[in-house]
Amino acid sequence: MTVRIGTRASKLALTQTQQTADQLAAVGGFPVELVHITTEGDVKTGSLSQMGGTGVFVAALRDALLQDTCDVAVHSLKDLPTGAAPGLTIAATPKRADVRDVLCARDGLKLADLPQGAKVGTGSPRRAAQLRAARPDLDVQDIRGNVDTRLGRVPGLPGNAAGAPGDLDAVVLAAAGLERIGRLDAVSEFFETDVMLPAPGQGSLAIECRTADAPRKAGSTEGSQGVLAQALAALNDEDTRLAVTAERAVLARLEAGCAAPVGAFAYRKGSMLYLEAAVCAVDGTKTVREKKATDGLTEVGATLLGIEVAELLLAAGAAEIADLAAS
Ligand SMILES: NCc1[nH]cc(CCC(=O)O)c1CC(=O)O
Repeated sequence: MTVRIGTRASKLALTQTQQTADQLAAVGGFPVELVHITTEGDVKTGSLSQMGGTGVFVAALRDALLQDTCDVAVHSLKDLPTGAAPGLTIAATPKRADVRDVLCARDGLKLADLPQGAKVGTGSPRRAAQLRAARPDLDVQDIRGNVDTRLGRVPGLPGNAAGAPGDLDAVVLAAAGLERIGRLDAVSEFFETDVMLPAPGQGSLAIECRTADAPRKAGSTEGSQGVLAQALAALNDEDTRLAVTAERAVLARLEAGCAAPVGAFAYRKGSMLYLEAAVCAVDGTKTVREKKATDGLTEVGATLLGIEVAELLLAAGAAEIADLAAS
């Protein structure tokens, strides 16, 4: 049996899928092959928000799983909508990479050093809002494209094509993506989470498969105990699963679209799971932020923590300062 692993063709998707494929093959002792799937998000070039958001990257991979064109799909968890996908299961969340957002600025500049009115590119309302909150003078520009394309907009970054012109002073990206494609040398500043709260699930992968092939849970008759299920279970990191479950429960309870300016970050420390989340006005003038912890270190406990923090945000006026439904 060869396990077929679906992937988008972008460098980031290929890299993270190949790494996951290698790990699955090593743990499971079965052969794997990559199957290239083209998604609407790869073909169209308009604004992401006009296309129905990042969910467009996900739908084609999910169709391929349901149609048995592939057996496993590797997603960036932050690109997965929170709604259920009937027939499919997130079988593993491997240990998470760096959750932080980073600034990649010309001449190694930090956020505080950028000149008045500097042009900073991001396609994310969450990043735009937090940039403006920190530096109201910035000219935040809506950009998209793959990671290399975005870095190419900033002149002189390490790793850019020689002499590439570039029209922006900086771009903001996720550390995890840059690390995966080997471009961390373009970073001029790592944002701590008190300056920029990451997207729910940022830095984490979601390995999805048909529910029938997923590791069987205790007391359930669904799922499998076969070699693929066992290998998927071995790749899972439970602390990551708890953290991203809490973060995504915030989004779900807020009924937030994928373009809503919502940040969330959870982590386990000892016997506690901590969660901090924020909703920002896109113009940067207002932010509501809440933090809570639980000792309920289960998926139910993590979900309840996310719901509780979301309700605190709503009580503090989250729905009045931001368009939560933005997609
Ligand atoms: N939306 C695109 C996307 N999806 C996942 C990552 C990076 C890896 C991650 O955050 O897990 C990126 C690029 C970016 O935001 O810089």
